[in-house]
Amino acid sequence: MPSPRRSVEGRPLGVSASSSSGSPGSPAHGGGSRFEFQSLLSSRATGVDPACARLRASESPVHCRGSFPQAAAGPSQAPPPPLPEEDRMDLNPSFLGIALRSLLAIDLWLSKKLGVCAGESSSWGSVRPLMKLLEISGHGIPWLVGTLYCLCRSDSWAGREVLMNLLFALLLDLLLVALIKGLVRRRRPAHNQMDMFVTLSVDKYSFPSGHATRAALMSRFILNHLVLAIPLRVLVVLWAFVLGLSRVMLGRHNVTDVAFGFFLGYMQYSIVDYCWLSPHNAPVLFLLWSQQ
Ligand SMILES: CC(C)=CCC/C(C)=C/COP(=O)(O)O
Repeated sequence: MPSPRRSVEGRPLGVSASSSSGSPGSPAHGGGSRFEFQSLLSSRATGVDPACARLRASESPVHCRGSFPQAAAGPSQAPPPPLPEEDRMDLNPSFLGIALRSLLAIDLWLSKKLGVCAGESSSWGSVRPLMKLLEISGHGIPWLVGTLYCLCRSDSWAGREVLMNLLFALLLDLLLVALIKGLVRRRRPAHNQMDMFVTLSVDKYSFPSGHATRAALMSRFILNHLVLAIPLRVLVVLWAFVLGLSRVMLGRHNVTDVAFGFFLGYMQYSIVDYCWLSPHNAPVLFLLWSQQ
C-alpha cells in the first residue's frame, strides 16, 4: 500500500496550494484535523479507495494526535476507533525512546554475558562462593552492627562524631535505595538465584544495586575520614569496584543497576558531608548517646 509523501515534519505533502499560505487548515495555521481532511479529499480526487486512504492517514504521525476521526467522519460514516496509546508509541518512536531502548538492550545483553557466576553450573561457577563472601562484605547488616558496636566502644568525641555520621550515612542509604527500588520496580535478571543473605521486601527489585551504593558511599566515607596509607586507600577503591562487578557476575543485577548505584552512593556521601552531624548542630543526639 503506497503511503503519502511527507515533509520533513512528517506531514502529508499532497495538499492544495493554499496549504502554504497560512489559511485555516494549513500547516502554518495549525489546523491539524483540516490538514488530514484535505489529504483524504485529494486521495479521492486521484481515485484511491477512501478506506485505504483512512488507513494510510491512521499511520500518519499527525493522526496520532487523535484529531482525524472527527474530521473524517461524514454523516453516514462511523469514525474509526483511535489507536491504542502503545501502538502510537511504536509507530512514532522518539529519538530518546530509541536511545533508551538501545541502551536497555545493550545492558541486558552485557549483563547476561557477564553473569558468569549466576549458578554453580555457570562457566565461572566455582568462584561463586568467593563472590558471595564479597556480597556479605557489602551487606547492610555487618556495616550497621559494626558501626553500632564501635559507637558503643568509642571513648572520644571525635570518634563518636565520625561513627554517628557513618550510622546516618548507612540509614540514609537503606532508605533511599528502598525508596527508588519501590518506585522503579525493575525485576532482577532472570538468571539470578534469589539466595541472598537477609533481604528486605524491596530487594526483589534490582534498580539500583544497594551493594553498589554502599560500596561507593562507604569507600568515599573511609577515604575522607580515616587516615590510611596509599596501598590501603587503593584497596578500598578496589573493594568497591570488585563488589559492584560481582553483583553482575552473580547475576543479581544488570550493569545499569550497578552503574547507577555507584553514582547514587557517591552523591549520598555529598549529602552526608553537607548535613554533617556534630555536637554543635545536633547536641541532643550526642548528649543522648553519651548517657548510654
Ligand atoms: C537487611 C538490611 C539491613 C539490608 C539489606 C541489604 C541488601 C540485601 C541489599 C540488596 O543489595 P542489592 O540491591 O545489591 O542486591
